[in-house]
Amino acid sequence: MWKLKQYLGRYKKQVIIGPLFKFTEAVLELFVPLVMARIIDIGVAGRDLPYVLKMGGFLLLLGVVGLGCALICQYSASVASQGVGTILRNDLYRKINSFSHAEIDRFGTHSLVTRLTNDINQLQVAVAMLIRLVVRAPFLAIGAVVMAFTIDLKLSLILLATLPLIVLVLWLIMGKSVPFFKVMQKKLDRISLITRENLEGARVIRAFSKQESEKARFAQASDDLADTAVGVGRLSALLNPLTYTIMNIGIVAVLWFGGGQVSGGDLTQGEIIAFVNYMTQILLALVVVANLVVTFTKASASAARVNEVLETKSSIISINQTAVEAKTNMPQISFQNVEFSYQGAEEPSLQGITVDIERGETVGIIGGTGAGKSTLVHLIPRFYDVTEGKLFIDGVDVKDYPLSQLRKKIGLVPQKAAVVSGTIAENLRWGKEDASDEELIEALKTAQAYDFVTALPDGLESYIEQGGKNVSGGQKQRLTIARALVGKPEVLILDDSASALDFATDAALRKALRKDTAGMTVLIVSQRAGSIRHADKIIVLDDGEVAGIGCHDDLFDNCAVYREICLSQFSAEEAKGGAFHE
Ligand SMILES: Nc1ncnc2c1ncn2[C@@H]1O[C@H](COP(=O)(O)OP(=O)(O)OP(=O)(O)O)[C@@H](O)[C@H]1O
Repeated sequence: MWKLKQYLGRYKKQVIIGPLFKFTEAVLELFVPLVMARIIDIGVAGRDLPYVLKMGGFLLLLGVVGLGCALICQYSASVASQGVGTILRNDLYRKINSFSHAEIDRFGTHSLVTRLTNDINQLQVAVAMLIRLVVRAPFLAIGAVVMAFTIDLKLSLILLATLPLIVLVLWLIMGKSVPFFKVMQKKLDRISLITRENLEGARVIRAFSKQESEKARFAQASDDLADTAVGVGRLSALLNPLTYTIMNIGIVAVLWFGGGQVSGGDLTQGEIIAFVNYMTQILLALVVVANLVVTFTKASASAARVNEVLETKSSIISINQTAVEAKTNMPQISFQNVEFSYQGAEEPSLQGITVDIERGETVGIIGGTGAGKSTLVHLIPRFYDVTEGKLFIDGVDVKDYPLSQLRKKIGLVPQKAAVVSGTIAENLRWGKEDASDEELIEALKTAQAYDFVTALPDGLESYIEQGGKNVSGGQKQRLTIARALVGKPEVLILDDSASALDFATDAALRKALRKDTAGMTVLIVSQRAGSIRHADKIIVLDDGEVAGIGCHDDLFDNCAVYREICLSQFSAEEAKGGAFHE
């Protein structure tokens, strides 16, 4: 947890001022029982109204000054805790953004979201508690013990007998419940995962009529969390009755023995009341200390989870910060005996990949599901690094490029079309910040999206809802293709990104791409043989290996895997004669 103290260091002033004022408030609080005792012993006993009023006024003053101190402390605690939370959240967000897909896969998006929200909230609470209570509670507990001792040593023996019992109860209950708090955070992660899956897959769940089983899955996870929380709650519920019972027995003993001393004239009534007040202050302070232990235990689990993310280095880093010179006489993309395995996977997803792609070529990548098509194209912008072998872009190893230079060359349209909430123009300008409206329109036309965008009442300024809820799957795909085109990349990769388009639109898109992207290297990943049939080169993948490279006619005659794919989609005559949907 203390690895995060550098964040607290930025709020040194608040971390010093806050506890200092809280300490002053606690000192004033310790005087209250003594003043009360004097009011009773002198003012009430002697029927001295002016004295009662004077001391009452003094109590009021103590209260007002105490309140002022508490407010200053509260303000410092809020500034520091909110500040630390904000900086930490921003740093964590920045860090997550620097991660390659490998790290995101490792943590899981649901866990990253919980760390960014719930865990940072826990740390904020801990910072506020640190400033408000870490000095005050122990000081009040110890101070009240000392004050009680100054009133009467014999009565303090009762206090000495009750205190260890209270501490024992606190220790036992906390010792049993604290481990459960860590378990609860893990269970919360699971709820977050299920909620996310449910909300993102709401349509699929309905389509498969899986609402009931999904409800049951959620209910089970939430019951599981509730069971643990109730178990902890039961334990914690014992805390107050047990500690108050012990303390009340102590108070009864104090009144019993103290009463005798009052009769004997050794103690005054006011002193007995002050003594009982101090006992109550001690109890309350100890309960606060116990709660602090809980808060800090939760926070230390959260701190470990936040730290884990902050300390994780992205496996993809730019070694070189200065732009490297492309070698235009080399193939644009060259895979040289590339092998790739996902973290923790037993088998490589790609192996022995050796292929050259020339500048301006249109290349189709085809293969059964899970053949490794997406994995192959994800290596090009360095979403993942090759495990073995080399990958060159323009004759330079991808690892030697500054990431920004490499990714500027590439426009990747992912399989799952993703748009952000905002206008269509804003979404498209992700490809190029300063693109003019004309450039956006040009890209929309090539992507076959111009007609539907202009049919919208606000055209380019039409608002896209979160996740693109208000556009169809095919419209979303066309917008993401247009977005990639706006940046005029040297290499355009369409990762099965026309799968939601009807055959006619798909054919029109390919035709427009051929016409409008002259000089651009285009990689089309598809399961449809018709979509890649006219590519200059087709790469056939089978179970992570290259099963064939060539043009359609060669592959149809010589590559069994390709032939099988074609024949599963068309008759032999159609496939051979090229009567695919265009
Ligand atoms: N993030 C990941 N972590 C672990 N394994 C993965 C990951 N992504 C893909 N794989 C595995 O790698 C293999 C290749 O997957 P890939 O997505 O590249 O196939 P694909 O040919 O694009 O399939 P599809 O056409 O169904 O999209 C599969 O066995 C898959 O299970």
